[in-house]
Amino acid sequence: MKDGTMNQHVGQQHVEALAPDGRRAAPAASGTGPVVRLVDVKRHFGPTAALDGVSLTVGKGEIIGIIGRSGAGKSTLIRCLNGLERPDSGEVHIEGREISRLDENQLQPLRRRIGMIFQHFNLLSAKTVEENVALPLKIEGVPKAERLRRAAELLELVGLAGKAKAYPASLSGGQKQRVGIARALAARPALLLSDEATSALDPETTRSILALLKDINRQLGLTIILITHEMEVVRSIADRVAVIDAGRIVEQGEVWKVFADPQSDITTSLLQGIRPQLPAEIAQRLSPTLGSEAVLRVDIAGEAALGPLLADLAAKAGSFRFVHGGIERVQGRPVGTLFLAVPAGEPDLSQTVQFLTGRGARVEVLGHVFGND
Ligand SMILES: Nc1ncnc2c1ncn2[C@@H]1O[C@H](COP(=O)(O)OP(=O)(O)OP(=O)(O)O)[C@@H](O)[C@H]1O
Repeated sequence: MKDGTMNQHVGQQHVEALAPDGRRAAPAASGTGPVVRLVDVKRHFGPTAALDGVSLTVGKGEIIGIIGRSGAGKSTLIRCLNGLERPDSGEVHIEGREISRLDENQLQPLRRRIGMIFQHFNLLSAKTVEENVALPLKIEGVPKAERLRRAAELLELVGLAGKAKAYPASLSGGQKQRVGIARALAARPALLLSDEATSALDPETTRSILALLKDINRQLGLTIILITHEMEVVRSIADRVAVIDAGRIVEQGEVWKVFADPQSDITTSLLQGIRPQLPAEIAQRLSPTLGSEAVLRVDIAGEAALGPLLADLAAKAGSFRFVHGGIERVQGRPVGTLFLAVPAGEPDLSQTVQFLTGRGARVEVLGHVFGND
């Protein structure tokens, strides 16, 4: 994204285009309610409950990450959202309209309200970049000049203005995904579904694609559902996260809160790769009771993480060693995990735990070790 001016320009055109013209966009049944509302959605395949009572609401302009392991039910959820799968029971509302019992003809205009991007981009290799982007408009019957004008506008939005006549094979993975994003936006959807859209990309390209999605979300007020198995994706751009496991949403909430205080084992395990962990060489030497030092895990977030916590601890509660960890920002909020070693004897240990708890931290005594480290 080059600058805000260009995006504002596109944003204004978006608003104009959404003015009811009776042809281009399917009118929303409700302009003010949630974009997506799932109520107790169930979908079984034989004995497998792919979705086992999923309820979820996504507000306009929100970015929600839906995260889960392989087989958790993410694809089935996406397919229920775009009408490719019918739930056995429950309701799927898109912009206030219940879609789960609609026939194909009724679904067509509603599907235009949903753009999709995919892990492997799904571009047509025999068509140029601009033809790929304009394809949804061609299907809608939009005249050629108009769809090419729209494609040019979108390619500028995604930073690929010079690639209109190129073929997908000549593009990098990140560029292909930019084309995928431009194509997904062509019909001016209310909702963008991202199905593992960065899973095939390297970390740097992933960051640039996520930044683009966030920018588009801000500029166009677009609602985005990110299906992913990577917490890093959720951390980067989501406002809210829903963790799905065995067809159920086991936890959901603001991203920083879930990072700071995960409630389910599956969330804790999904966070393991990106939250500080006790170094393995110390973890291996931990004893439940024996050792000269107690090793503490200290989780702290929000207001509690601001201020000179460790300096105050040293001044008020006694000696300790900082073993590992740190404080990072998630959605602009401080979220930290610190591992400290304190003298195992009393009253040092109790005083330390008491002091940290009093400052709003969650403290767990992980075990004991001998000697330094
Ligand atoms: N058409 C189908 N027939 C039989 N079983 C299915 C079908 N679709 C999904 N399932 C099963 O439902 C469960 C959820 O599958 P789903 O594809 O929704 O998971 P997922 O979270 O998207 O997994 P992945 O990340 O591997 O794509 C799995 O146990 C899967 O085997």
